[in-house]
Parts: sequence; C-alpha cells; structure tokens
Amino acid sequence: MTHSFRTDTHTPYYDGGRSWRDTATRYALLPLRLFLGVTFIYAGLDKLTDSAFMKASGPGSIGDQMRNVRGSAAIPDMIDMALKSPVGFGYAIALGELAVGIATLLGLLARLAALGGALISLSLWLTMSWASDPYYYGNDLAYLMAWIPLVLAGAPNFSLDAAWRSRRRGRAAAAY
Ligand SMILES: O=S(=O)([O-])[S-]
Repeated sequence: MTHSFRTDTHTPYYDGGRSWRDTATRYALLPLRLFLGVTFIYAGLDKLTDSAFMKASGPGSIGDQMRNVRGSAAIPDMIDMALKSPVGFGYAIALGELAVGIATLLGLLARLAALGGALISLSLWLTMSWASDPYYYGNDLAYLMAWIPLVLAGAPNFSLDAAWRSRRRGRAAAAY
C-alpha cells in the first residue's frame, strides 16, 4: 500500500512569503472593525444632531422612547435610572458611541473600546430591543455579538496600538 502526503491543499499565491489565505486570515476582522467604527460614529452623531431626540419628552425624544419600552425591558430598573435624567443619559450614550467608534477606527485602546461598544449594545439590548420577537429581529444583540471578537483580538493591524507596540519593541531592542 502506498501512502502519499499533501502538506499544502491550496494554491500558494505568495505575497512576500505569505499565501493569500494567510493574508485573508490576518485581516479577517478588519471589515467588522471598519463597519462597527463607522456605524457607532454615525449613531453617536445622529443622536447628537437630532434636536427632537435629546429631549426629556415629546415625539421622537429619548424620554418618550424609554417610557415606551419600560414595560417590556428585561431590567426596568435600568430605564427608571436613566429616566432620572433622560437627556443626560442620551448624551452619555451618544458620546460613548462616538468615542467607541473613533477609537475602534483608529485602533486606539482597541480592546477597551470594543468592551465599551459591547456594554453599550448590552444595555440597549436589555432595554430598547429586549421585546423584539423573535429575538433575532433586535439589532442590539447582533451588535453585542459583533463586538466580542474585537474584545478578544483587539486591533493588531493598521492601528495606533500596533504602532505603539512596535515603537516600544524598537526602543527595547535598541537598549540592549
Ligand atoms: O482590524 S485588524 O487589526 O484585525 S486588521
């Protein structure tokens, strides 16, 4: 009986020593990072520039939106807390989204930014979109899940974190 071994099952289009598969794997999280970064910046700016939204009451206001979902929220106490200062809460969410989006795009403290994004999505899921039925109609749960790979991986490429790390390594190497 003869045995044959194939160690390479794909076509090696070499790119400076890497196959295209290695390159695709290396940058697999980049589309997700760009999408979440841009979307959170957009969501933050959208809220900040919507004068109807940043109000304690009235059509389209954050106050009315929270009162509308209070009965169906997973944790109504969270809504009660936010309703003590609906406009303050609105600014906190909008500025949080903006900061998370910018940091994610720049790859600055990327894991921390992704954790912030996940916490924002978690709190919106438990309140605003908890009543979605079936659950997959609610988008905040999908955002929460989308942040998790970035919490785990950070932003190893095209990022300020990576630039900072390689600068520190360069300095450490120069010191020896
Ligand atoms: O977003 S990334 O640093 O994984 S390419």
